[in-house]
Amino acid sequence: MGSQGFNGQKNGKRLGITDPISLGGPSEYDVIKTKELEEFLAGAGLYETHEEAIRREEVLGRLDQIVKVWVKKVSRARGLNEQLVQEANAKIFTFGSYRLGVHGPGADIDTLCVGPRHADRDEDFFGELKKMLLETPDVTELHPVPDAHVPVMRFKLYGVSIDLLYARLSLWVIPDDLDISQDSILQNADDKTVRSLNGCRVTDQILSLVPNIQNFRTTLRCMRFWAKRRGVYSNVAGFLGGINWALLVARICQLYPNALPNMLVSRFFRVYTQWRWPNPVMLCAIEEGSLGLQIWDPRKNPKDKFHLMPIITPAYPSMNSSYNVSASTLRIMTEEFKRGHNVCEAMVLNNGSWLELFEPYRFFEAYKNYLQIDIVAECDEDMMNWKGWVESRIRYLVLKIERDTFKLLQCHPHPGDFLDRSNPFHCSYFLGLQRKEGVSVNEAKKFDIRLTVDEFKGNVGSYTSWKPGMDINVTHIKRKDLPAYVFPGGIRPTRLARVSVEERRAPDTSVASSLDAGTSTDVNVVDGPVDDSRKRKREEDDELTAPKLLVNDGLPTNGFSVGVPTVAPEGTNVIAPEGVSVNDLVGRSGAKTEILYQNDEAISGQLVSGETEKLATEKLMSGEYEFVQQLEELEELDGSIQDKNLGGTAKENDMESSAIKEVTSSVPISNNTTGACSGLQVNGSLEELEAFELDVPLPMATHATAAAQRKPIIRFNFTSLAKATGNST
Ligand SMILES: Nc1ncnc2c1ncn2[C@@H]1O[C@H](COP(=O)(O)OP(=O)(O)OP(=O)(O)O)[C@@H](O)[C@H]1O
Ligand SMILES: [Mg+2]
Repeated sequence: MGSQGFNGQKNGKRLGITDPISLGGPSEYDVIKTKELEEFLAGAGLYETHEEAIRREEVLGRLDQIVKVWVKKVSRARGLNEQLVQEANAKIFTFGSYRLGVHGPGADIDTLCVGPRHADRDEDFFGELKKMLLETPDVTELHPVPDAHVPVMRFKLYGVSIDLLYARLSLWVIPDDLDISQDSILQNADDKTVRSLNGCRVTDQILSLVPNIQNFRTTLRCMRFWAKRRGVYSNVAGFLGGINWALLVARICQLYPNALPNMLVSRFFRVYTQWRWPNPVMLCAIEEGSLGLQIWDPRKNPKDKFHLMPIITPAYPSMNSSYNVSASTLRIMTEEFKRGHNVCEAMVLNNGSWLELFEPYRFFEAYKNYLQIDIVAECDEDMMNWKGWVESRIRYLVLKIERDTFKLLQCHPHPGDFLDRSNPFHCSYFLGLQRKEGVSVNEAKKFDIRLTVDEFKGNVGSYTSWKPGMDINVTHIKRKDLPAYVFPGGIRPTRLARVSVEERRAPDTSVASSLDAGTSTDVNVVDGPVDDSRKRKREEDDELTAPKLLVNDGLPTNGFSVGVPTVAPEGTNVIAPEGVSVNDLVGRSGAKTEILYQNDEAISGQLVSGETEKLATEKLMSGEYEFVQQLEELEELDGSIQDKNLGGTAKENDMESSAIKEVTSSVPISNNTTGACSGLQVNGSLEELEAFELDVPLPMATHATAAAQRKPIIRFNFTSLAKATGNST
């Protein structure tokens, strides 16, 4: 094996919560491929020029001057004596991609202004500083967002985009060499300050927890570029954003401390293809801290149980940075990890290339059916606000559609919007729709998501800053009817159904391969007849869920031993007949089960595997949870995948494989936890999830209330757009 340059420790401390998977150094192949990768990234225009880098430094220097003048002005206005005014200080820190050193040309700079106790957020930062920025001629496009979870002032300084946060410390004087990595900095800080400090503290921690910063940077640049090309870079759409990709890459760097970027990229795909979510990815143990701030802990905090792909920030108070990920976006990302893994494996056999790895995902060729969400407003400012709000709600539409179709209809949100070239105040978001593998066309034809869409529009319509002219429309369209403005240059390609390289490579697993030939999924989202008869609905429900495992209609209600196998085959759907509880059925079958509830009553379940999952069943039976979801176990890579990059012996390869298995399977949560995350995810309802995010307090009897309020799963009612958005009143 190559050099053993790094033993997994930095300053005598072990990096990471486990030992590295491999201490192996680079082979000649890795050196060549890494050089090739660096050239590829440079060729793709990912690095800024020297002049641009200098300009950014000048911009930051100017910003620092501005806040220093500001803090003196504020101190004087507060009546501080002249000596204190002269000593008054504020300081600019950077974080995000700029601080990590992975930003591209034109990227924004995430900055934090740290000020003293007498410079407050509302009056001084969003008041006086805003006024000063408005009066600075080099500042343009100033857009303060004081009410955000993390309040921010957005603007351009000399044309460079700046996000400026504010942290008000309890100090009278901010020293120029202030160290914000100490936890004591959080003492007596308000919540917004704690959240605002978090970005900087996290970025600094990441840099201190990776074994080799240069290799980390190149690998992260590569993964960020890859994620953007494959359409999985977007926090708001439910994929991953800058911080998440940074944490995922940093963990791989810890696991392979002596590897070069080529190998780190290949191991990134290998490890995350096998990762058993919702085991969390963490760079260090979660510290309980002494300040009593809430930290991520799904055993204690109900809302943390919703997280499907936890990626935990390393600075106190540790949080999950990827709470937006849903079952659908996790599925899509997992498919993409598999595709990446396949391309990297093929590259070793000289059968693939970097170009192929970064091939853009062809979203508008991948599906036959789409949902188009049109947004209109009357001016730029309204458009920006309205669009931002709707965009942040789209992931709920995805969750609701999957809920209301028993997850038989799958949704793929496209990150970002498309501007209608003919109307600057009209843009569209798109969701790709496909029926789940194995669902027949006839079953799919039953999908009726009119009320799901209606519910979504109703929620979007609750926007507190709604203004006349802000409107939304949701339509189901076929691929051939996509508007021309979604295509590059606004020109519709002549032949859409081109099969791309990766589809040929992995026809069965790629998301893109789900193009179905000749058949279509009819999704009804337009006005239709109203029929809420319970009986008819039950029949409809039954028809769209398949294959059925059952149980004669005439079965006695007191037992299920007749006709129900002890362990049902994987993927079997279970539907209880009238008067019969699926709980009983599941209890009997002793299987991991996904259950859908309707008006407090279990109506359908899907057996995920034949094993008994005691906890899930217990929780379910005790009625503590009304929606239990068990992630399907991620497919394990079979033994045929060998560690070719290391050029190691079969024994070494086996050792790496089993080390990966160990690392991906069970993650201890905190220092003083002997147990581990079980891999079992017990979720709450969608209503609760939305309430949590909107910070709406839930009533005590949350579970029962949420279930009771839930409307039937397939509904036939349809209210008009005007009503949903509040226009009609
Ligand atoms: N969901 C989150 N959880 C925790 N911290 C976050 C989250 N989103 C953003 N941050 C903090 O804000 C910083 C800046 O976020 P931003 O979305 O600008 O990402 P970035 O890494 O700068 O990438 P980009 O180049 O896309 O701007 C992150 O590095 C992180 O510290
Ligand atoms: Mg940024």
